[in-house]
Amino acid sequence: MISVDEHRTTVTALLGVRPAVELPLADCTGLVLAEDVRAQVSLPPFDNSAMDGYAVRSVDVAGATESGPVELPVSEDIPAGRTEVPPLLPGTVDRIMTGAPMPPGADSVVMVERTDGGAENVRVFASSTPGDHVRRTGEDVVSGTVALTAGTVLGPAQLGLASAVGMDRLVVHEPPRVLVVSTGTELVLPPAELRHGQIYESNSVMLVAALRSLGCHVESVRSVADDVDTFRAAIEPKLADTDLVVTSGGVSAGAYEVVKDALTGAGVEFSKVAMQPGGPQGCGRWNGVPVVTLPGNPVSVLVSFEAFLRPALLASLGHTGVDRQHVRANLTEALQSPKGKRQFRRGYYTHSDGEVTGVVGPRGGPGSHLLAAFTQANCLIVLPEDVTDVARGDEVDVLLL
Ligand SMILES: Nc1nc2c(c(=O)[nH]1)N[C@H]1C(S)=C(S)[C@@H](COP(=O)(O)OP(=O)(O)OC[C@H]3O[C@@H](n4cnc5c(N)ncnc54)[C@H](O)[C@@H]3O)O[C@H]1N2
Ligand code: MOO
Repeated sequence: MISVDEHRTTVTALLGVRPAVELPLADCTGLVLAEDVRAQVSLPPFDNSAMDGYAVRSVDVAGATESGPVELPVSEDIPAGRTEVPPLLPGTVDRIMTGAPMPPGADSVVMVERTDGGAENVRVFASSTPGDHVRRTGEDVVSGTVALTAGTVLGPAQLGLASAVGMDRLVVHEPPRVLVVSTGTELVLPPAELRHGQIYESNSVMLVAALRSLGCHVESVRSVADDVDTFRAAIEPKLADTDLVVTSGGVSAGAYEVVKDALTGAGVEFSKVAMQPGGPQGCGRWNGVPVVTLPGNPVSVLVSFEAFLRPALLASLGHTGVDRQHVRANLTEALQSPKGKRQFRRGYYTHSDGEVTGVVGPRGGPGSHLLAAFTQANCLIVLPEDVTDVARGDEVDVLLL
């Protein structure tokens, strides 16, 4: 029997770190930068107005008030996007829009609301101080500096900034092409009718969703019969275009363990991991391609994903934070756990403002077929290997999903 941590280390090493690849921005969502991004322009690239109004020399509107406005001629109209802007003539103003370049010589902007909005002459009801409503060149980012560092996770703000500083492609850790394979002669795809003894396939659906949420490219083979030749024939031709194979089912102690039978001696090792659910696990290389074999029970699949695949894939994609958030919580009811195994129970965690420790209640029993209960959970309750009984009110470790 190997420990959860040992197997996690083995799977993480197997997956390694994905190579760097240049991708269009639109394909980078959720991926991690493999190189620093240097700004090709400053942000803002030029001094510009933060308001719709009038670009002025503050000395020209000194003392202007509601009751004592200053009236000035309007020299230029400067909408956003105007590229040639002449210097502001002394004793005049320019009408200017938000984002438009400041005319040389103007030192501030008076909002249109503080004027009568005139197009040829304008009455200004407020004075200004130099810098009012002006956004300075490089206030956000200076051209040539590092705008985003290697290791940054590319969410909406990061991708927006990359485009704003002139990038259309980024160097990221390449997402793997993952082949998900569900094995089991009993598996049928909806909406086909079930016969007694058959079940609808669900593991590949969960794995595809979980893998895609990390940014992986995923294909699935949803129902491979428990026959070694059928399994090999279905998967082997796809290996050349695959970076990782994830299987479910066929790895325990029965007479028809197709994954175990096909891959034992072919580079994949099968072991028992000291956990519940998710005990029977395997990993290795098949024709050079990393393979992770998960047990068939649906809850075991998702728990195994959380315990092994998620952290290993996040690390391979360049993420530094690979762990779910851990919190402590008091149990709402007593639980039992098998001696020597780390138990992952599905739970629902709540937390009130100002409290350090939250409250957690189990959802469903320990059975690894209880998928409906998982849908009501927002966390996994983790009971360590040396714990067999926890009482109501005891503090436990919780992984927030
Ligand atoms: N004698 C023993 N029997 C079992 C052991 C053991 O140690 N000794 N371990 C049990 C544990 S724990 C688990 S977990 C399972 C794992 O078995 P397999 O990986 O071989 O999985 P299967 O037998 O193929 O399937 C288990 C269960 O899950 C259902 N299943 C499988 N694939 C899917 C799918 N794609 N979608 C929905 N449901 C699926 C399958 O019908 C079975 O009910 O072994 C225990 N037995
Ligand atoms: O290890 Mo099995 O995954 O408990 O059901």
